[in-house]
Amino acid sequence: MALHIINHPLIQHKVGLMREANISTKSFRELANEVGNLLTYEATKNIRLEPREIKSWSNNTLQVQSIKGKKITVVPILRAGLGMLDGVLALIPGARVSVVGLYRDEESLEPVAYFEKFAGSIDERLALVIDPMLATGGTMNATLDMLKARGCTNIKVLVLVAAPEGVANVEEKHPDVNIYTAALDSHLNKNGYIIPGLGDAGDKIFGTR
Ligand SMILES: O=P(O)(O)OC[C@H]1O[C@H](OP(=O)(O)OP(=O)(O)O)[C@H](O)[C@@H]1O
Ligand SMILES: O=c1cc[nH]c(=O)[nH]1
Ligand SMILES: [Mg+2]
Repeated sequence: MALHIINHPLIQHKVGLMREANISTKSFRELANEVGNLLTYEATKNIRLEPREIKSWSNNTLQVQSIKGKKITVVPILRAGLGMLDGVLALIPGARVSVVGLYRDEESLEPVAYFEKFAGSIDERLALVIDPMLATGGTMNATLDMLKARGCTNIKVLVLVAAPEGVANVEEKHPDVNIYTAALDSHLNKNGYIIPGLGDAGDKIFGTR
């Protein structure tokens, strides 16, 4: 596995704004999408291209490059992952969306899966899994297990904030998966929240706090 901490100044600035205690739902939502968009730009840097012939504006035959193969599926983890989806799709508007639903039990911190609907030919696609928070890593590992059970082998994870504990957990169970994060924070508190973190990302995106 490789951990990519994307230290671009725009990302650092936007994550800093997201950490403000009294941020509005509107601002948090906008920023989650904006950072999701910038992470997508980084995570797709090395995807493969193939040549394609077109007729150009001047009526010449021209070779251009286009993304190779069955292309991409974006995998938002409900609920909070939906908060990054528009930002990701702004760069890859033709991507199929595979939705998984998991929540973290508040007592045990174990993931509970309640929904899945995957795009066709998922075994041939690059999957970009999106969730704002990688805390213990339980939710992400369960999602990666679900994808791999359907034959998906090419997977990247995009999160806004990661805890070292979660990164280590995903690294142990899924060493083939690359993680792209806007920030690697200090640690988890006793309730499994990332410190300094963002608080409850799902509540902030949906206005349910
Ligand atoms: O790494 P973990 O310890 O598993 O925690 C991370 C998960 O917790 C949050 O979801 P939550 O359970 O709050 O569900 P929600 O998105 O519906 O709010 C977050 O969006 C991740 O999915
Ligand atoms: O810090 C955390 C941990 C899990 N889920 C969140 O929304 N935030
Ligand atoms: Mg939540």
